[in-house]
Amino acid sequence: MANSSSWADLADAIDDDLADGPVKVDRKRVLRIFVPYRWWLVLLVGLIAVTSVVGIGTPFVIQAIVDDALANRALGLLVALVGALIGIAAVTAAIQVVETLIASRVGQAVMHDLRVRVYSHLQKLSLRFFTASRTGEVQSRISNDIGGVQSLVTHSATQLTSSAATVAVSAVAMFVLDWKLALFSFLALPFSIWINRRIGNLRLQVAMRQQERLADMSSLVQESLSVSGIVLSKTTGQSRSLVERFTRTSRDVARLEVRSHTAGQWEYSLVDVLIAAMPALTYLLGGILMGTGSSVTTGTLVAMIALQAALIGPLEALLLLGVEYRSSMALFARIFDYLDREVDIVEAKDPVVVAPDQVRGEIRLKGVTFRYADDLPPVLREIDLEIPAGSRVGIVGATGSGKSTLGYLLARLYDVDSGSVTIDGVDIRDLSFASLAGMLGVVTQEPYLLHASVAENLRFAKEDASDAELVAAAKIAQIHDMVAALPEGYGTVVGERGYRFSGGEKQRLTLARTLLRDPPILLLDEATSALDTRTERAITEALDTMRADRTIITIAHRLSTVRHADQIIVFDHGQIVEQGTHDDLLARNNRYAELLGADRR
Ligand SMILES: Nc1ncnc2c1ncn2[C@@H]1O[C@H](COP(=O)(O)OP(=O)(O)OP(=O)(O)O)[C@@H](O)[C@H]1O
Repeated sequence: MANSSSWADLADAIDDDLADGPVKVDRKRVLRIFVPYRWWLVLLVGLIAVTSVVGIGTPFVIQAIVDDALANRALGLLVALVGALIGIAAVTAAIQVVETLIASRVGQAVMHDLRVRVYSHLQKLSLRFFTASRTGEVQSRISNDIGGVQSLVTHSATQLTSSAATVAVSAVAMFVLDWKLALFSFLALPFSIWINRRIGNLRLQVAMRQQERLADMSSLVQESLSVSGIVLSKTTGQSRSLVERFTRTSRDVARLEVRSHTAGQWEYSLVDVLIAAMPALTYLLGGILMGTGSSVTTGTLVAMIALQAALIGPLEALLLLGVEYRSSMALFARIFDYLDREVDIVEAKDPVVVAPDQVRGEIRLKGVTFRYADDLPPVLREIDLEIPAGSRVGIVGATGSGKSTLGYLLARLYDVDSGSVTIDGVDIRDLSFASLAGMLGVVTQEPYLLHASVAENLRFAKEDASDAELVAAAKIAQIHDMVAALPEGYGTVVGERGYRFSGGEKQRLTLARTLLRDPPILLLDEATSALDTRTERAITEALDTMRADRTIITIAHRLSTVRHADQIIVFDHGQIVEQGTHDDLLARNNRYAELLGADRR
């Protein structure tokens, strides 16, 4: 059971939110999303107008039934009028089927556009965005937020038009029937609108908080119920505290859910009472008017009450729509927030295109300085480095000295703050994305495999790779025998994030994936750290026989991995402190020798 103090906390939090005022969304921008479908929308509005106008005939037919057919006992006229009533209902229903079809098609198309826009925009963002956001949060925005505006698009937009049209047409009809009774009928309207605005603001804020907490919940589930998450929580004995954290978040979600449904419920009830009292008061007023000799007939009264009844639905819908619209705007605000994230790594306007087979593989860094954020110290400082084409380079150094960061810069996952990185003399910022991806193969520290078969995982790098190519790449990565021995061979599905395979097996699979593209430059960032030295050596030899002119940069902690490199670069605190061959560096008896000593101990 929720305790009462936490309910009070929640109410305070919502009040705090309210103090910030309503969320601002550029409405024109929301409208622009619908521009490609404008003609369908025009057709939809036209159809809705037709149904409203046709529908409004009903009260007049009723008036004629009461005043002319029934009062004069004219059976022929009665049959004709009843036929007209049924006809109106049938035509309206038929048009409504078409309306629903158009509305859902347009709605789904708009959602699809939004989903794809957000997804493709996020694909363009640099690592900076992803290191700063939680996976569950991104997922929640794409599925929950965009899903949340669905009702606005598919349902509310049609409701709005049809309700507005019905209200407008009914108003005209009521005034045509009798202006005094019509005026009275509309007395309750200003109240309702005012109350509606209040509830709308309140619910908007609740909707925002609700989405945030839902995102918290997805993140927590994602983080803690993944294979690695469950291993972490079990081995650290944190299961209980995670359950407590989840309980708190879930309770918040439940409260906000209740709050979003009940906020302003009293005001709504008042609107209900006003609406329920109207027909009774109309009879009373009608009776008084009839007594004073006005032109009001029984038929007028019956038609007026029928009109009022026809108005209740659309009016209530309009009131609710205001609320729904405001909640949807809150969701649009969150979607736009993602779409507005600046793309910090952009492709050059007129990029240099280089085919992989034209690449020699000479890399130069000139005065490269880089920091992860403006308020953080530089991670790499004034790096100058020359890597000749086709050479083998080892990068070593203490943990956190900036080795992986250098790899990120080569792959343009981040851009340098100052200085430049060139490949064969071309600044990588001038290369097309595809050229850079084609010339540089990267195997990162963390082997990442998709939940798919081994073959599909490998083909992620090269869709059209033949089976023979898969086998060749797997052989170099020393994983072919192992995969081939599995009952389903290359068809074996990799468990959640590759769990069925050991750490070393996953490393070799990711290496095979990169090798499939046969990149002229290969960057191995701790790519063989989980392998025994014999297997590692076998991979190095196979790599050499596969393509001798390939430039290979190997980042390693284990110094034996890079011992035979043409050049070993020693990093310390974001700077190169030493470079040379293993023998040179050993003879210098400095930083490298120290690391080697530590390695052996
Ligand atoms: N996204 C990030 N935001 C802020 N700082 C970061 C980020 N990524 C890395 N760093 C910091 O940059 C520094 C260099 O990190 P990097 O991963 O390049 O080191 P490394 O030499 O590869 O370390 P290791 O050998 O442990 O893999 C570290 O101090 C690290 O904390």
